[in-house]
Amino acid sequence: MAGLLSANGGSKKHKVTVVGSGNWGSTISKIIAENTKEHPDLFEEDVQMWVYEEEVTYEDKTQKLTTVINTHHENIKYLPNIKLPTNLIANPSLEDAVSESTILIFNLPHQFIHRICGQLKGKIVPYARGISCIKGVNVTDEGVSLFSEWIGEGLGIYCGALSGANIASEIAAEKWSETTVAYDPPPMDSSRNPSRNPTPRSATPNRSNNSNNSPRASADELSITPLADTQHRDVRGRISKTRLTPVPPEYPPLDHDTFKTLFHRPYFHVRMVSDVAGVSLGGALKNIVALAAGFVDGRGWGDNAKAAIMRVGLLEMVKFGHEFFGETISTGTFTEESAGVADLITSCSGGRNFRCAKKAVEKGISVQEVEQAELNGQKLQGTSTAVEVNSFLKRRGLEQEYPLFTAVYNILEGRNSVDDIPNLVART
Ligand SMILES: NC(=O)C1=CN([C@@H]2O[C@H](COP(=O)(O)OP(=O)(O)OC[C@H]3O[C@@H](n4cnc5c(N)ncnc54)[C@H](O)[C@@H]3O)[C@@H](O)[C@H]2O)C=CC1
Ligand SMILES: O=C(CO)COP(=O)(O)O
Repeated sequence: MAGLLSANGGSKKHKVTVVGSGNWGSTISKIIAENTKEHPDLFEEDVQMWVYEEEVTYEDKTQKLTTVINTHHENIKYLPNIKLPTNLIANPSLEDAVSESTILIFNLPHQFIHRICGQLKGKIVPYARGISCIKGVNVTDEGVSLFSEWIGEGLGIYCGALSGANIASEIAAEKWSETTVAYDPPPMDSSRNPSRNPTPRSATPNRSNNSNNSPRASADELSITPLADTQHRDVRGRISKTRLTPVPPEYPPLDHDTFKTLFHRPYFHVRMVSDVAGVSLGGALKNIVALAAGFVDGRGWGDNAKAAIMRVGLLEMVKFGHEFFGETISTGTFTEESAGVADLITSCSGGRNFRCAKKAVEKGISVQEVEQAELNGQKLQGTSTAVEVNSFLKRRGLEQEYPLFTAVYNILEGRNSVDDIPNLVART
């Protein structure tokens, strides 16, 4: 593969920055830094990792977290006991960390991304491309959007997504897992070497008319008129308002081969797909289902109840995807990929949302109280996603169509109890 990539590459190398350094952020940074070292034809060896600076106690001294990471090559707060590669550089300055980077990996709890993207505007190179590892959705008055969409539109770049059955601590310890990377190269990038990419999903206009979230694609969009040089289709199949700047030819192409090389490790197997919406939604919605699995497990109902939660949860995830993202979503992403059913299973078995929900029921306290007491600064995504998805459904009068998502929200709010779940989801 290296020979082919060199032959297609240019004189410059991609600089990679990971925005975020939590449990998963540090793990993905480790993977990437291992790969940039092994592929000097494609990437600069040093990888920048932006760290939200804080003070930590190390060897009886109060020190900055970035200093500890850069000196001892360990993120002692969010990924303790894992050696990080020496070519991974912790940087407390967001602006400096992303300067001249052509590949931006977004990996932080979803509640912080708005502020961080605001700070990034105008600070990145216009031809950068992104991958979002964030598991959550963005809900506004206009509707629900994915962080890959939101980052792409906000920063004027194209952004794909990485998601899978990926409990960070296992991957950091180099135990085998799979993941799904969704990237639908914009035509101006894939035209550099079409044979290295699958048929783009964006070549097929979205003919769906069942989305009450996003406007239908216009007649113009549905026509097969070729896109202008700087245009691409968004994850819903519409012509994106964002005008992209092509990746300069001096750089190796940013396509499926390059992203696979960036993420694939012997212990972290990557499958590349083009369904950015399906991959992003799978990662976000399974967190609500994992809370429900924790609730019934905490109640002592055992594996049959948990399997029932996963069945109903998967159905609601697929229904949500088709209802609000139309035909651009592939059911197979949920049923066949790591980002779908596999992530659902692992999250309902050992994820933080599952564990905290379970303990909350066992102790008779709130999930937030368990999060505060047990996670040492790590953040649950399921609780806020349950609230956000509920507010989106409620505004459209659709709560009853998604009985499990609604039950989880109502249990978090104290309006339902775990004992209500069987009857609430009985129709599904
Ligand atoms: N941890 C895991 O096993 C996995 C997590 N994910 C997803 O990855 C994303 C990131 O999660 P983690 O890396 O696990 O984060 P985490 O749960 O470890 O969160 C802590 C991170 O948030 C940062 N932070 C705290 N306050 C902040 C502020 N005010 N502004 C900006 N950053 C602040 C901390 O510095 C730290 O880096 C989430 O969307 C999560 O769902 C995905 C797969 C696995
Ligand atoms: O996304 C995850 C596993 O794929 C991790 O889930 P938690 O955030 O619930 O730990």
